[in-house]
Amino acid sequence: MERPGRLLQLSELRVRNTAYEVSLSRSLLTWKKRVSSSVYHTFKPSLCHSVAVSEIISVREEEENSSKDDGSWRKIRERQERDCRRAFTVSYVERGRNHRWRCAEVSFICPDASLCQRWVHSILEQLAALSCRPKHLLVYINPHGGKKQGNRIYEQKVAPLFAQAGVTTQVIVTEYANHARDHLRTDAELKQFDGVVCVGGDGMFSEILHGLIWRMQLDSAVNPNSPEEALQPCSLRIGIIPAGSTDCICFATVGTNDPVTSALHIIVGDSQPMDVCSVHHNDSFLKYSVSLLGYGFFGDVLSDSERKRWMGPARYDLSGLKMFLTHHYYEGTVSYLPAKGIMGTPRDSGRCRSGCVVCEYNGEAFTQKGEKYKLDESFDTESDDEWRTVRGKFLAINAASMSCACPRTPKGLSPAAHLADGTTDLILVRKCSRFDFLRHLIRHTSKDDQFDLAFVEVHRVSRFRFVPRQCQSDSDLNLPEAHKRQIFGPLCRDHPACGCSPHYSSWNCDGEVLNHTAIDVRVHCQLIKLFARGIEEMTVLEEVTSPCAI
Ligand SMILES: CCCCCCCCCCCCC/C=C/[C@@H](O)[C@H](COP(=O)(O)O)NC(=O)CCCCC
Ligand SMILES: Nc1ncnc2c1ncn2[C@@H]1O[C@H](COP(=O)(O)OP(=O)(O)O)[C@@H](O)[C@H]1O
Ligand SMILES: [Ca+2]
Repeated sequence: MERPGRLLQLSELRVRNTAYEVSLSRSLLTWKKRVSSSVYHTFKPSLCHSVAVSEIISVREEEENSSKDDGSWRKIRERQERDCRRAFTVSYVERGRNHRWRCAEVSFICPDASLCQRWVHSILEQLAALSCRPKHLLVYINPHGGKKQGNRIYEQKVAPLFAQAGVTTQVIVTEYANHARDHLRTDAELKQFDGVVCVGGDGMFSEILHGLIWRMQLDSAVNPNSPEEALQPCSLRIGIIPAGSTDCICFATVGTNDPVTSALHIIVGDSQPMDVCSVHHNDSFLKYSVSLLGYGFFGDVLSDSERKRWMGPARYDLSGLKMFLTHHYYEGTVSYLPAKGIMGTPRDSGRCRSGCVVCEYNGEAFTQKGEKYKLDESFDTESDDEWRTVRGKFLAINAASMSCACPRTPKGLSPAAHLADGTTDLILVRKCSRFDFLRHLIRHTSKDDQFDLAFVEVHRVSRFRFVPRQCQSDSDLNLPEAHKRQIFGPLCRDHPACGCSPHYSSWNCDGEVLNHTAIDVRVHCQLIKLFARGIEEMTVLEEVTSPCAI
């Protein structure tokens, strides 16, 4: 816990009917119960509370609460005394279970009004000095995401907190798919905002991501269609209020899918850098991805579930079961460039957590590489012998640029993946029996290692490509055309007229279906920032929450 430093205020104030010694430094607001000194320093740490100034939401001056006045002399005298006193209330972040944050309050009663005003003024001054906090936000709400609760969640749980913290907003409720993306690309006057907030699921986040990255590249004269371009990082942070079906990006960066927790991370101005994969097909841009790029099982689950949108989040369970039973595998060639000179492997026991040293180390290494790239153009041109190739039949090809933790798999698809290390974990699940695939899937929900199976391999990579096997020329087609060939063309050679695996799956790109199967994927280290701080370690939680150590 941070040392208090020079005191800006120190007074004896009351919390309810108890006297406390209250102090304010640049980093901490502390209140300690007044008890006899012999007892005070030895035990009862619960008598001392402390809140980081960076986690104070607001402070307001108010009349001291009082019981009803019955007109008696004693009550009149009490009221006269009370008129001279004033209270101020501090709202701050309180940590609950499972990474949840709540807004707690404490009211301090001051002996006179001028002391109260000095306290309020000092705290406001410290809050104003926190330059990372957003003042004006652009908010997009998808009213149709998840259980269609986006509007209600924002109005009831988020807007009151923003108002309390003095954060002003421009709110746009989207009217059609890609409304937010297109507004950000061309119309939004971004200079006036300190961040963009999306209320919805991973698909809605994807819209904001695409709008912001595209706008940034155009403003900086970078060609987003070239897979070789070093993209310009986005300056505006993105906040996610979870109101979708999976909400994996929120869960993996905050540790929980809770709108109040996310709103508080936005208010305190957290910042979490994040890698972004660009996905190209034949040198033309398709999409960006920050979480899962999945071909085979997860691609099929997504395409099937799109037809069941009316079911809400339960569509994934039904499509998941259906695709598990269907047991399709797909043939193709995966080539990848192993990430070099980095810390960490996909089989590490360590996890990406708040203030992750792996992300810091690798992020710096990539920044230096970026600078070198400018000086020496040959630095980034990968020679052919660095590429590795795997051909085969796959049930699933997954690239997890972060853990992809979500309520379905709290440890994630790749539990040791990092949010901001410039790499993605390429997971290849080869054709195996249904029983073995079930073992692999179930391990996502238990302590067992889902990679410790003979038919699964995982590589930490900075770039990869996939080409489906069937008729190489098909891979140049877009999916609808390829599907047509599949339906009307001859059935595959290896499996004559048995109704077995189709030639093509589709890619699930952060919950959006890609319409090409042959893709070229490159990781861009720390291209965007979220209003988040990564998942906090439990030990940090214990230290930061009051009571404080004396
Ligand atoms: C028998 C036990 C099986 C347990 C399987 C556990 C594996 C689940 C992995 C889930 C990974 C999720 C990665 C995130 C994907 C989302 O981006 C995407 C869209 O989300 P949203 O826009 O909020 O709807 N969700 C999915 O693709 C759903 C995958 C569900 C798979 C069953
Ligand atoms: N007003 C709207 N009407 C219809 N679709 C929308 C609207 N706004 C956003 N979308 C689209 O809805 C899809 C799903 O949104 P998302 O918020 O991710 O919910 P879910 O998690 O349930 O999939 C996204 O592809 C997004 O582009
Ligand atoms: Ca990563």
